[in-house]
Amino acid sequence: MANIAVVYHSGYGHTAKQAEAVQKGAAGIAGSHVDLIAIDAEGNIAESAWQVLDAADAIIFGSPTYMGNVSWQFKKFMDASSKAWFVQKWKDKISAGFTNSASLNGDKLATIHTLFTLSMQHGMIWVGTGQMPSNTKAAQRNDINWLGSFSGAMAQSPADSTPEEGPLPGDLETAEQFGARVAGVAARLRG
Ligand SMILES: Cc1cc2nc3c(=O)[nH]c(=O)nc-3n(C[C@H](O)[C@H](O)[C@H](O)COP(=O)(O)O)c2cc1C
Repeated sequence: MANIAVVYHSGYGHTAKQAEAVQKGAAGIAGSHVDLIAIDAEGNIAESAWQVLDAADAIIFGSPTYMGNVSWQFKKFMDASSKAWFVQKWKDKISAGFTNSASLNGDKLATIHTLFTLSMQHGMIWVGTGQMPSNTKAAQRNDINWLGSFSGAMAQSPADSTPEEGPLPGDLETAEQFGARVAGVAARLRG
């Protein structure tokens, strides 16, 4: 059985929907156990949640994109993870990342790069989306990977959308398939 942890911050509930979709996809892989860990408004997680992360085979990081990068709450979590870094507790775990923001681009890639760098600092093994982009003339907005990201899952929540309206349905489906991919890789590596 592969233990997957999805740890994320969401200021207003949109990225939480994406995180739930990632969890759903990962949980759909036979033998997966998935924990969803929300970083709170003060940038903290419970001590028991740190133990869940330490025990996980794969950690999937998620943050909204704020001012072209992770939220300050997620950065606080990153800095707090230095405790695990000192003893390389997360070394050789699978890692992956996702982000959600209002604009189509909105500098989401900078957020994914931050999540990737965090994962590299921990000596983890990064898994991208493995999803082909939907970018032909026939492409539809709710196609899988319409935002065209290979590095990590991306979603768009229009600026005036409630969490029920955004992220858009195709981006949630993209997140779900991404979660399944990461869990599948974790299961294969665990053997
Ligand atoms: C402080 C702040 C900064 C933001 N910066 C960006 C940005 O750089 N790019 C973007 O596309 N959207 C930006 N947004 C919009 C959010 O990414 C968007 O509303 C997102 O859905 C919020 O996710 P959440 O509900 O999980 O917090 C910003 C929102 C806030 C509050």
